[in-house]
Amino acid sequence: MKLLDLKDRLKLYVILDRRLGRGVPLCDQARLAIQGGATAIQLRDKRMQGRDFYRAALAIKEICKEKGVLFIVNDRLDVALTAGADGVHLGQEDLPLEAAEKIAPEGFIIGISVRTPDQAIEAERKGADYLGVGDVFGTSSKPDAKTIGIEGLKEVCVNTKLPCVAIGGIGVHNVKQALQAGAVGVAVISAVISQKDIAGAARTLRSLVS
Ligand SMILES: Cc1ncc(COP(=O)(O)OP(=O)(O)O)c(N)n1
Ligand SMILES: Cc1nc(C(=O)O)sc1CCOP(=O)(O)O
Ligand SMILES: [Mg+2]
Repeated sequence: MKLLDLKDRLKLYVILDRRLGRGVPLCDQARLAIQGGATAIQLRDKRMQGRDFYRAALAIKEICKEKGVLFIVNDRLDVALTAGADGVHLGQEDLPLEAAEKIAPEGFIIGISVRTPDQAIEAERKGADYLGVGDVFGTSSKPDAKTIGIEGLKEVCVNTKLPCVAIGGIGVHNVKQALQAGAVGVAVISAVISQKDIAGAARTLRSLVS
């Protein structure tokens, strides 16, 4: 995928979450987020058994494919590849990028989490396609996330040519700040998935990032 296309597809990146989703099934979370204008969906679940995670990935892939929305699987390259996802998202403690690249086919997207310019430079050198940069504003959705602030986001963005997606505590009140700091888009859980009206929340955020 060309960098320009990818940038557009990372504008509103919604991460599904069973725990924060107020009982709404993952597939419905995906459908509603897409209805509201999500440009990318990530399947992220730390507790699901591999088989269930794979089945969920297959189902969500179909929903995303039908609507032309990017579908990324968190952590699990095996599941991303076998379910036919567009890509995988890997953190600093996950499978190393160079290992993922050994088996990733041409065009398969690899996103890497970074919190410092050095990590961004390394990920770019090793061939990452985009960066997830955070925790920007402080989040309660991921207890071990370390906040870098808006200055931390800016520092990463100016030190890489890769598209940066801001993550962590992002909502309607600060999305513009994240874009002004250099992010091409925002990744959110609670600002969309925890809301009573998932589609409406996504629509509002999308109007702010477009
Ligand atoms: C878009 C995006 N950015 C960052 C992350 C965080 O990834 P990671 O650091 O591996 O942490 P977990 O999500 O696996 O807990 C992400 N998932 N997506
Ligand atoms: C999954 C994740 N990763 C983060 C990081 O900083 O790497 S913050 C985060 C959770 C983002 O959820 P919310 O939009 O509810 O703050
Ligand atoms: Mg991870």
